[in-house]
Amino acid sequence: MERLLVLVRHGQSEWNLKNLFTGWKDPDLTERGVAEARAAGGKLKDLKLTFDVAYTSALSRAQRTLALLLEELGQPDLETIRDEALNERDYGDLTGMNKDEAREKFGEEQVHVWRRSFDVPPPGGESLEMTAERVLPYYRSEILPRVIAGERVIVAAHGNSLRALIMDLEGLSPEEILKRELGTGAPIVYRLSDDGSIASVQDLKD
Ligand SMILES: O=C(O)[C@H](O)COP(=O)(O)O
Repeated sequence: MERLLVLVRHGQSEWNLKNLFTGWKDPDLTERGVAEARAAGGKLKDLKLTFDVAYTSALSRAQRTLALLLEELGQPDLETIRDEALNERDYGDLTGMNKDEAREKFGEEQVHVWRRSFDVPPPGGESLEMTAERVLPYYRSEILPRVIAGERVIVAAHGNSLRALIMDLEGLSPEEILKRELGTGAPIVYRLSDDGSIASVQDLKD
C-alpha cells in the first residue's frame, strides 16, 4: 500500500512580494506564484504521482496553488476539502505591516522572536505552538486516517501551518523546525508506514 502524503506551500503571493506580514489576510498569487504552482504540478507529474483527495486552507493563495497544480497534473476535478484549520498562523497586530519596517520599529531580535520562536505569539496573534494546536488535531482526525487507509493525499497550505505539521511528522524539536524554511511551491513527498511514521521523504525544492 502506497500511503502517499504530499505537502506543498502556496506559490508567491502579492504580500510575499511586498514583504508584508500576511497571516489570515487573503492576497492572491503573483505571476511568479502562478508559475511556481504550475511548476509544482509539473514536478509531481514527472514523478507520475496522482491523488485521491486534496486538502487546503480557507485562503485563496493556497486554494489557487492547489487548483493550478491539479490542472497541470491532469486532475482538475479532484475532491478538495477546504478548512481554516490549515490556514497560515494568525499574525495578529503585525498583519499588513512591512517586515523591514517592523524590524525598524520593534528591533531585529524582537521581530525574529515573533517570527521564529516556538511559543511566543506576535501581539494578538498565534505562536507556532498555537498554530500546531489547531493543525495537528485536524491532521490526525481528518487527513492521517485517509493516508493510512491507502488514499493518496495532497495538502496545499502555508509556511507556518505546514511547519507545525512537519515538526510533528518528522519528530523535530522546536529549534530544528524553526530553522526549516519552506520554499513557495516546493512539494515534499512523504510515504508513511501504517502507524503514520515516515517511511521515506523527498523534498522537491530545486
Ligand atoms: O504570513 C506570512 O507573512 C508568511 O506567509 C509567513 O511569514 P514568516 O516568514 O514570517 O513566517
